Amino acid sequence: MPVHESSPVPTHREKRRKKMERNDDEIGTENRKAETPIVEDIEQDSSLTPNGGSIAGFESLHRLLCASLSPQVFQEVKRLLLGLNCGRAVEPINLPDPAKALSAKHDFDLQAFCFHADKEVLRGPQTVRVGLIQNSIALPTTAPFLDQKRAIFEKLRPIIDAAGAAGVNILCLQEAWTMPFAFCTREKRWCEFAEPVDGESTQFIQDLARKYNMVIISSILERDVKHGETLWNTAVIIGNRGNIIGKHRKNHIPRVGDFNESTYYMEGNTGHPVFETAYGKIAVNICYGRHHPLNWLAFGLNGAEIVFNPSATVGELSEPMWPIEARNAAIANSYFVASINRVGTEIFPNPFTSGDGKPQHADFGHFYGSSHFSAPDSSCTPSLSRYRDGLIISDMDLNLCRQLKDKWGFRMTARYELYADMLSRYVQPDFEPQVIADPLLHK
Ligand SMILES: NC(=O)NCCC(=O)O
Repeated sequence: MPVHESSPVPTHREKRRKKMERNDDEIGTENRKAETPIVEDIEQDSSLTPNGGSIAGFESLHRLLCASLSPQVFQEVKRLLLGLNCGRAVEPINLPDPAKALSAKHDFDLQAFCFHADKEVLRGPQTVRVGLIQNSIALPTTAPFLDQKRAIFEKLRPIIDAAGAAGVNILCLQEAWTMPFAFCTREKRWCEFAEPVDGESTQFIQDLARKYNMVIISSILERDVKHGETLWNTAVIIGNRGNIIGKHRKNHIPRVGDFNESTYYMEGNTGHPVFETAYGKIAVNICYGRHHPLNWLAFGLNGAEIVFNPSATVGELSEPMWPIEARNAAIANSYFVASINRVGTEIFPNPFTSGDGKPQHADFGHFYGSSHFSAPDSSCTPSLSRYRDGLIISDMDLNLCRQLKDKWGFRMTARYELYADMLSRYVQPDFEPQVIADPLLHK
């Protein structure tokens, strides 16, 4: 949305624009486009419909608030919405020019931040640079499958190059990044996108991991050839030397809305592995697993310092939950959470229904991006765009995890033996809920 020419007397719109420019460094983006429209104008501009994926014409809630509030009010809102890290707002950081140039050339959102930890006497900082990529598909879902997949590879390459140029140590891609999220359709032909753990996509990523000395988490539709060619929703963990460290299979498969994934693959059988990498102990909680606090807990009990949540989810279903669940998991488990969601609306050749009485339709709805980081001290970064491809980067001092354990003592004050007892009783067929009824209730 172009910003219109100015007149000698500043209009309300120009005042707003000036305020946005003043606040620009708050946004922490290196590539803000001259797009941002003014809230009051939106009702008059029918091109700014929610279908474009914007929030009242803005790329993210953060940008909307930054442009709409006075700087003082915005500071206060930000303090409450994003929290404080070591007593200060989470800071944007500058990135090397080659990374910025790639974002400008290939038109993806690029933002970068830093989480600090307190200085310790006996331990040096353990700072790692982490990156998350969100993207839309590259070709229509009607294109030949191989073309679709290869076009996504080529779309991602410059974004991964930007992560490499920015010195990212650990990078995570979105859930099932090699394909459209076609599981809504229930059509089995999409199974053709499945690949073995050491297949074509992994090889593509291995080269880049080696090139940039980067750990990369690659979430794919897996075909397990040795076990009867079964399918899984799997994150492959590729080490910074290009080696395959291991894999994790999605534990919880959604049965909600159009998320008909249970037609394609079963609940994972890999437990809650933590991967000890050159840059820290990491785990992957794939998409719908984020609704299960015990799933988050298990990764924490195994010692994760960063848990990645590669996702594919749509606004109508889950957007209000998105920032809350991630942040809560980071707080409750004293680790960092890295949340990634794809962007765009994917339209499929054949309409489908999902047994909910709604008319047949050919798309899932809008995947709302909004990838971001949450820290164990309850601070979090602003989110990437709601509708553009993007790379969000954050430095994080992993010492913060133990510092928060020491401060809040959640690990010590948890009553694991009580929970274990409760759960072991709950899974028995003859389980009786512990309910003490008021004897006067029915008198
Ligand atoms: N991919 C996936 O598990 N989506 C489920 C929807 C949600 O959890 O928001």
